[in-house]
Amino acid sequence: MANANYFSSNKPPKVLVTCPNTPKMGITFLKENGCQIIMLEKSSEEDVLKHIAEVDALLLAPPLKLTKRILDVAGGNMKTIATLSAGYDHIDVNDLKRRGIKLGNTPNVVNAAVADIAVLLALAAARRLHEGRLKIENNQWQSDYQWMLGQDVCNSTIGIVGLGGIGQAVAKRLKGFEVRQILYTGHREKPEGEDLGAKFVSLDTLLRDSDFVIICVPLTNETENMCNQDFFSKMKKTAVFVNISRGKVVDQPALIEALKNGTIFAAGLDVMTPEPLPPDHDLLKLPNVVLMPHLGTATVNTENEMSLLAAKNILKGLAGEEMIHPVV
Ligand SMILES: O=C(O)[C@H](O)CO
Repeated sequence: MANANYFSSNKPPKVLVTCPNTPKMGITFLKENGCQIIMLEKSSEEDVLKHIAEVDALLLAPPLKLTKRILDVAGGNMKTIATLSAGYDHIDVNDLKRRGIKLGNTPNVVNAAVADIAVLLALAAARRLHEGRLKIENNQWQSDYQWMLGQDVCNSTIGIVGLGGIGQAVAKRLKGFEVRQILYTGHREKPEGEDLGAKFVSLDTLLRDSDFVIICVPLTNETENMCNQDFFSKMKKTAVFVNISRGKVVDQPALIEALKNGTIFAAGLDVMTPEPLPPDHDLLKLPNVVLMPHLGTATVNTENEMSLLAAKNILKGLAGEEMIHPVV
């Protein structure tokens, strides 16, 4: 992609990498392209502050937040940031705009892995995976034809909230499970929806008609707490709720209440509030919730691809070119 002469100055640009476990693929690519890497031993704001003044670019891995303090201490050369994530709710994008700093993210390469987790959670919650395991552990196994009945995916209506790259990948996968129809909602109807045979509807219609409600929207001011008591009250009692987006999209106490009192059937969550979730949290006491510790992108290939894309964004930014996936 580039070589040591790629940059206008002769000095190798310094890139601060916040996560010591950033996959090697991206780091090697940066080195091969003439960058000097400063790798933190611990991913913390304090450690970033020790180095940020001397670097030209930042490879930032959430959950570490890009704070105002970090940006205030950053030197005048630090105009390029790549986040090792598709989501960028840990970054104040408007502040970056004001400061003239470029930001790139890693969408698309995450779609398949995150969509796999959405399907996994949908099936697991519908078929009471966690509850079944608890029954075995507690010696409560009953051989009875009316025992532990779940919900079918086959012939069901799937409701996807947010038909972006991940939402589309979820739809593609669930079509293979012979669902009856796929509904989606969002800001507008999308041509990709038509290609997938999915129908654009209002949020209320989606909640009313769906057997599975799958949240695939980014966390923004608009989506924060959008899944609240009113939202759950509009879902079917037999419906399964899945969230692979961000925990803050959900009013979590309202979800817990809806799961406890049978407003909805079950939930599958890869994301929650807070993360990490304390081991004594109420969510962990509910048999009808399947939880995963934010593992949506956690496959070897996906993390490698993310690191490579983040590295490419950094090289483009340092060269004064448009990033491959620019946010600002
Ligand atoms: O946004 C993403 O890419 C994942 O959720 C990891 O933060």
